[in-house]
Amino acid sequence: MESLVSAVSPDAPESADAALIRRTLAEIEPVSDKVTSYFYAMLFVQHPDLRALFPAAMDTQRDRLFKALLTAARHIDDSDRLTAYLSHLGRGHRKYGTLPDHYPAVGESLLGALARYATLSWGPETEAAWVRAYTAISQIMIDAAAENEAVAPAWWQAEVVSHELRTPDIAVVTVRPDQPYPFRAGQYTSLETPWWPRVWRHYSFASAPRSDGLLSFHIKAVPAGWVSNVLVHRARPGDVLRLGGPVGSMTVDHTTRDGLLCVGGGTGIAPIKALIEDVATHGVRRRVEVFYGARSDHDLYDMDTMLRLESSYPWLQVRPVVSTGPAAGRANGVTGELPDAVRQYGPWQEFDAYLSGPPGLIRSGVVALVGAGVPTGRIRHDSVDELVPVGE
Ligand SMILES: NC(=O)C1=CN([C@@H]2O[C@H](COP(=O)(O)OP(=O)(O)OC[C@H]3O[C@@H](n4cnc5c(N)ncnc54)[C@H](O)[C@@H]3O)[C@@H](O)[C@H]2O)C=CC1
Repeated sequence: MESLVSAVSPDAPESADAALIRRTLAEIEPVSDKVTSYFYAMLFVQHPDLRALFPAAMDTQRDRLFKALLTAARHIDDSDRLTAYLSHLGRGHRKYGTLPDHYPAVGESLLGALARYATLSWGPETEAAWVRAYTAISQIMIDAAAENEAVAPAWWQAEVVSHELRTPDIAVVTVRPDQPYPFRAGQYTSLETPWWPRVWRHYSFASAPRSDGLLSFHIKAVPAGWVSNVLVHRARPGDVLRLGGPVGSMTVDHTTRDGLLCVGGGTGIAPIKALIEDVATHGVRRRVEVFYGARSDHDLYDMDTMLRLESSYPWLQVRPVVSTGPAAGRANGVTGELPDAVRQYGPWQEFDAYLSGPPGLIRSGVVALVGAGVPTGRIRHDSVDELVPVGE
């Protein structure tokens, strides 16, 4: 995972720069909205050419860049985790058209906004600490982008080749990328539609890599979700989307034969299906236990596929779990909440666990699995931070 949560060990001694940075962060925290607005206002007034790199309406992801910079600065002492996080961020910025020349402008606005609002802690020493931190942050991002440029395009164009409405608000969209798109089952990508330029959302691949090179996504139109609504209700074969590179570490460890416990809620079943296909192509028999959750039987939009996979593979067991009503009329269907059902069918100590679905499910799923004896190191899921806009 590329998240920086719990990056710093509480015992590590803090550097002088980190202490100064922490004071600034504490001071701006209560007024973070104002600092964010000031940062973007300064950036766009002084560098109007950079405005075109951001979406027309900034409200949904207005503070993502600024937040990422502050997050990185907060963890300036933890160089390994910081490098992993910032390299991911630097590579991810290629699809926005970010160039090395843009970084000084962002740094200037960051320092300007901090100086304006952190009046108590600001001074030459603090400023110097921030300059050093930002220089390190931007250099890691620039280097990672340059390295990635040698091996992958900044983005892929991908033509919609099929669009299947499974429920009134869930579609399975299949695209053909314009160049080979290497990825691993369980990963996700960012996707931009022609209707909302520069608005990118994350979606997991719904299949393992296929011989025809096509990629599928399960999209649910969520209220006020700009990208998800056009993908479900407007996109048609022939439309061309843009994709960023593949990311995520929710992939199968093929060095073991341990079983896989897969928990997928709603459209979170998409990467789980990819993981099952991955295990199948590897040809090693491993137990795969899937809990597929939805609010009601009607919402189990991919149950037919799951049943088909289950009847093809003797090592696979799929249990539908619905919050209300009977579960797909099946003997092993469960009515209740997904984390409770998983707990009920344990123990799971010998399994690698995979969680995919709404952020609330990931959080309660981790608690349930740890409670059921699964070591945290064996639980994989995508970064909850990145999931927030996934459904939009
Ligand atoms: N890689 C990943 O983790 C992926 C995540 N997603 C995310 O999955 C979500 C799918 O949305 P919907 O289909 O509308 O799901 P949903 O809201 O219908 O919920 C699906 C299942 O999760 C359970 N659930 C929801 N919130 C929960 C909570 N707080 N605690 C415990 N269980 C909870 C529900 O009871 C249901 O069984 C979206 O937020 C999307 O971003 C989608 C694809 C991949």
